[in-house]
Amino acid sequence: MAKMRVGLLFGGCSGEHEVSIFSAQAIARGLELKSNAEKYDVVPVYIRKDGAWVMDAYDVLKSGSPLLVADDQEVLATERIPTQVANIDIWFPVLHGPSGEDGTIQGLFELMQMPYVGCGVLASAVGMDKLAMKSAFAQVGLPQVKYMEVLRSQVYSNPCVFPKLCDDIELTLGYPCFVKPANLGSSVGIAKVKDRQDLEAALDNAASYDRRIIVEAGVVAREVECAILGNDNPKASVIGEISFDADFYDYETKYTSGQADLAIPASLPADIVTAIQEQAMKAFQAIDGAGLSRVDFFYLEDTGEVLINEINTFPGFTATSMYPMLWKAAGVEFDQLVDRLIQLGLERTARKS
Ligand SMILES: Nc1ncnc2c1ncn2[C@@H]1O[C@H](COP(=O)(O)OP(=O)(O)OP(=O)(O)O)[C@@H](O)[C@H]1O
Ligand SMILES: C[C@@H](N)C(=O)O
Ligand SMILES: [Mg+2]
Ligand SMILES: [Mg+2]
Repeated sequence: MAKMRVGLLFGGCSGEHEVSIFSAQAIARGLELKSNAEKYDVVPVYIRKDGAWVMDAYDVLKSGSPLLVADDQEVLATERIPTQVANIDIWFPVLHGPSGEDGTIQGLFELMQMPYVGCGVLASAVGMDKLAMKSAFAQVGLPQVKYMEVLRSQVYSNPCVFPKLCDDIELTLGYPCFVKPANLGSSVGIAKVKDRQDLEAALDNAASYDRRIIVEAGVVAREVECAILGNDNPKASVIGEISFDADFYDYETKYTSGQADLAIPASLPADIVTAIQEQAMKAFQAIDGAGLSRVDFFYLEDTGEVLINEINTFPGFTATSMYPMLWKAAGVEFDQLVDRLIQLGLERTARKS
């Protein structure tokens, strides 16, 4: 049987470019493991930070280093993408953050009528935007922290309006609070804010990443995560817990080996495990998820409350990432996981037609 050509799309224009390269390296290895080697041919397609597509990007995949300038590889203009990539059987968009995990690339695949792995346009768009995501979660009754929406125009507004905005945040949420660009991941652009000076700087910084900003009340809680796999009948994994010495689970703590401890399965009461798994499935279905997602929670041990933090429709697959580890603990080896994701992508496409 002819091998299936898997277009491994990675890199991208978001602040999670480097993370995407590491995720793609792991997935490429997984597609060459055991029986996957007889089933799949990996075709690496790299999106540079400036948005240019680089075909057959074996060098970037091997080195793990971003490519900043055009080299002698073929660089495609956006309008030529559909004709140049016609020989791909299924796309595996290993992209994190805007222009990859937010429905834009999924929309391109839909227009091209090409099968792809993971969530569709709607789930990706809603899952990426923390404000839209939280509205969807509220709609299905998922408990979450108190938050406020801020627009860049309010941050860059006249000197009378901005102090009023900060007053409102202080009154409504208090300190500490978390200021986040609404559309990003890997903690890029996020700040834990403890006073007015921090708040002003954090809003300014978040506004440099996104037009939409979310400010959340800070909670002191255990951080737990649940992986979801499947289409219309998804399954929830065991629960993992992250602990660290840093002030919060920031970029460096996430991706520097040894900075965070991951406990899988987390030591939790059985009813809490069930509650988290149920909430994770509910969150996945609330956004019309497909294929995969990782859902992040806060567990407030003193009160027994579980608060949903967010859903990630294309979670990290790096060496320190929880998603593949959670499935391994549930008995799904890495090669089986990437194979299953491809099969789910094909299944979803077949069902639509
Ligand atoms: N409201 C909050 N209270 C306490 N801690 C928070 C809060 N919001 C975020 N954090 C801390 O910031 C981290 C990053 O937040 P969040 O998960 O929303 O960001 P992200 O960039 O989408 O991350 P990723 O996609 O990599 O999981 C959390 O894991 C947690 O440590
Ligand atoms: C990649 C990163 N946004 C994650 O959720 O793992
Ligand atoms: Mg996220
Ligand atoms: Mg998170």
